Amino acid sequence: MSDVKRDDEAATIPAQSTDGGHADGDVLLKVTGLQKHFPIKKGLLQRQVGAVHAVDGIDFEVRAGETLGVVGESGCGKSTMGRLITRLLEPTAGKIEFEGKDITHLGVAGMRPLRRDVQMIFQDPYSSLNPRHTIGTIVGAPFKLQGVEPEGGVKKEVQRLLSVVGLNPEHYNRYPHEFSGGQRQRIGIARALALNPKLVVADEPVSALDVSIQAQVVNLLDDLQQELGLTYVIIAHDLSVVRHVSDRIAVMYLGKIVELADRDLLYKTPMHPYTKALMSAVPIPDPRRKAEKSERILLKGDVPSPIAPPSGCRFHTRCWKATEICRTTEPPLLELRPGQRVACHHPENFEDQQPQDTVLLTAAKEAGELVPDGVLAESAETSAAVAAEVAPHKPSVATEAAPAADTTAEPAVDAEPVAKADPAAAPAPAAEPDPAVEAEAPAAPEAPAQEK
Ligand SMILES: Nc1ncnc2c1ncn2[C@@H]1O[C@H](COP(=O)(O)OP(=O)(O)OP(=O)(O)O)[C@@H](O)[C@H]1O
Repeated sequence: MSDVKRDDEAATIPAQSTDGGHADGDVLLKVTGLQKHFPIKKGLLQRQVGAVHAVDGIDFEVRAGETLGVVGESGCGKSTMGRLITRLLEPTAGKIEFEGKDITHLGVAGMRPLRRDVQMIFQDPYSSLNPRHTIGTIVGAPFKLQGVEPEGGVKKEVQRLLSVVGLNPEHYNRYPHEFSGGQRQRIGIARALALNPKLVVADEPVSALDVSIQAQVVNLLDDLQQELGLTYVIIAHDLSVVRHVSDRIAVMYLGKIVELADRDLLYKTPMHPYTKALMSAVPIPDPRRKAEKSERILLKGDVPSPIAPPSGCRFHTRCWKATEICRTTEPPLLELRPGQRVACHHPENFEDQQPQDTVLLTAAKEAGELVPDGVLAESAETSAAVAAEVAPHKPSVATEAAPAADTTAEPAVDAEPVAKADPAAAPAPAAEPDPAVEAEAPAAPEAPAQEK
């Protein structure tokens, strides 16, 4: 259905390329091992003394017709990722494929046709519109830049676009300052739609807007997607903005994707502790349901510096489940459940991936103090339940895991055995202990010696 509409649109803009039509679900964009390191230079000779690891090896796909939400705290590399996939920035490493074509290092000329197909909507509708240009000039600029003459002329097409985004076409000659924030963002959207793009990357499209206006703009994006068959990557710093419009959500932390899952799976059973923490911060608007999930997980400290990211799992310095392996070994992004990929040794709502590694790091113990008891108990319970469910199918884990902990575990630099008994931990099967369960159980005698 969306393709039919796209063809109609192409008829309006004859110079629009008509090749490369997509069925919903086809992979439109594929990103592999994408990296962007910004060099840090010092001194007269401007020698490179380090690098900001803004995006540090990410893999994902965007399918035609879907909305991929990208969330994470400020500074985790979301905007850099958005600018890389729209090729506004040159990647340090990795590969970007659009419609199966490698566009990673295309030059200006090579990118020209792609500029029509991939558009970006920016965060700040105040600074992204030139105050000296009329709305007509701003929205019509892409036609000029691409040398496209729409059927009926630029003015007519711009007026059509203004009405598509809910603005009065008669305001063609007005200037940006005559519009409110929400209206300016609509102007930015009209400009992005001018060349009938296939992929729209929206970087925090509503975060500069009044809360009452945010929903209107999000709904507009949603409606336009239905009508025009657009594919979106929507970047936001919290889950509430992307919740209703995304089909899948990627959660980023310090330049990495830590979880990538279908929206419903992510909300029902988040697997990465960071996702769980982000979700606990999303307000629940229904007062009748408020009691259900009022336990907010506070994260310990700030996001570490992307100049020297922590070793192993980057979240280990703030995670209440972190054990020695989290400090030393980076967990790969694995599809643990169909439609849900996670990079975690000790995932929530799933069988522990490293059950032999049970000694919590000191940092984890401190982080655990900020996590409500109810959340810890729930975490122990669900992980134990999943472990019990899968245990009969995986007997080898039980027999191999236990000795491994005894013989191979080096005394952790900052590891300490944990105590504090909790009834929720009791039913956990010994074969596959969850670190959270262990955290609440008396310390195992084989636990490595604690280093002070
Ligand atoms: N041009 C640049 N030069 C050097 N460092 C940069 C540059 N652009 C971004 N960074 C750094 O890269 C890291 C990621 O920045 P980015 O803007 O992509 O994060 P973000 O998740 O979008 O955050 P925000 O929501 O605050 O925009 C940050 O530490 C930032 O300071």
